[in-house]
Amino acid sequence: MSEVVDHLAEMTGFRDRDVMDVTLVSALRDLLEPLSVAIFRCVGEAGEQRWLTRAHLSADDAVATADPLWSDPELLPLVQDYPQRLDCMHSRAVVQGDIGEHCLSLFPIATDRDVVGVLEVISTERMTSKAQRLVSSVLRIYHNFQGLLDYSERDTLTGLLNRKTFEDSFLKAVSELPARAVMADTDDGRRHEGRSPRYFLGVIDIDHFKLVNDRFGHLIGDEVLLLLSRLMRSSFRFHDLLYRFGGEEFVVLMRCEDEADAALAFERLRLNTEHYAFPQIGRITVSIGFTQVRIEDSPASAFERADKAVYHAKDSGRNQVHSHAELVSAGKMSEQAQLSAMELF
Ligand SMILES: Nc1nc2c(ncn2[C@@H]2O[C@H](COP(=O)(O)OP(=O)(O)OP(=O)(O)O)[C@@H](O)[C@H]2O)c(=O)[nH]1
Repeated sequence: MSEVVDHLAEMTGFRDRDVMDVTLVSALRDLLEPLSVAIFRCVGEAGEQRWLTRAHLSADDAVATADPLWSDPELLPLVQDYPQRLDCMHSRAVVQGDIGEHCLSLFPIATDRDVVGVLEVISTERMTSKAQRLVSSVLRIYHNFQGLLDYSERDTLTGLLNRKTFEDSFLKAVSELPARAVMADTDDGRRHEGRSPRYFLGVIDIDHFKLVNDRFGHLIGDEVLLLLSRLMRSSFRFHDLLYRFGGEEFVVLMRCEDEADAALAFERLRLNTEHYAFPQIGRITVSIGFTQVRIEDSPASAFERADKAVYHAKDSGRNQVHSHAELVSAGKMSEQAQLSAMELF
């Protein structure tokens, strides 16, 4: 009993989802001594959904493994390749099965909104009902704690991340940037910039939102914010970080290959918004500005560049996407001096 309590104390002692998932699988490995225990999350768009491994621990592993947060979705297994996991998610119930001569037990992992993944335990013998109850109880505590994290990290209206969490993720992204571009040789002997992570920060602002509130009222205005957040979820990749900064201003922190890829993603959101029929209101558009995150950036300096590009979009007729770098190279905008974090955040 005290062993269980110790594990629960450890699991809830962190305010970091990655660490919580690792401590959950470690706790269950110690308590149940299975062959392996893992958490899989279902990610991506309907029809293209995949399994992301959040934490996996085998009997002999010293440390848990996980897919990187920025995994390329196409390299992850398709959900239909693991039908028992899908059964567990759809039925929202424990599923028992076999894998070769081993026994499989799957438990649904839910948030307040949805079932988002499964906990998988592989063992030599079928799990007893006592062990099942133990796992279900630990998962309930895990679920409640995730709910508390959501409450402090997410915007209550849209469920997107809130502004408070932006700085941490931004600094984490900057810390992954190489000090200078990595150069690699190509087959034809030329030198080119090697594959290193690049992050882009986009600011999205609804056009004439004040008019929506004035004509239709704040409740309808709020519904527009909620629907736009859904369009954002379906327009970007599962691992892009989506924020509501308050009011009708949204921010995206995305990792992708180059500026052209980032521009395509933002353009996709602009088009999806333009073509969406918002109930009662009809058409709404957004203005978007974005910039590549630099190693010397503070959250405020990168935000300011993207925001200036939004202003340019607004001044040029709205319903447009602009890259700050392109505006500078076209002579339409000057590089700004770096701001201190105090000035904007
Ligand atoms: N419904 C709703 N409205 C909000 C919320 N937060 C801010 N607003 C409204 O958003 C509007 C923002 O208006 P402005 O900043 O003038 O911009 P705009 O009308 O979108 O015009 P442009 O940005 O220039 O295209 C104001 O009317 C705010 O009251 C919210 O949480 N819910």
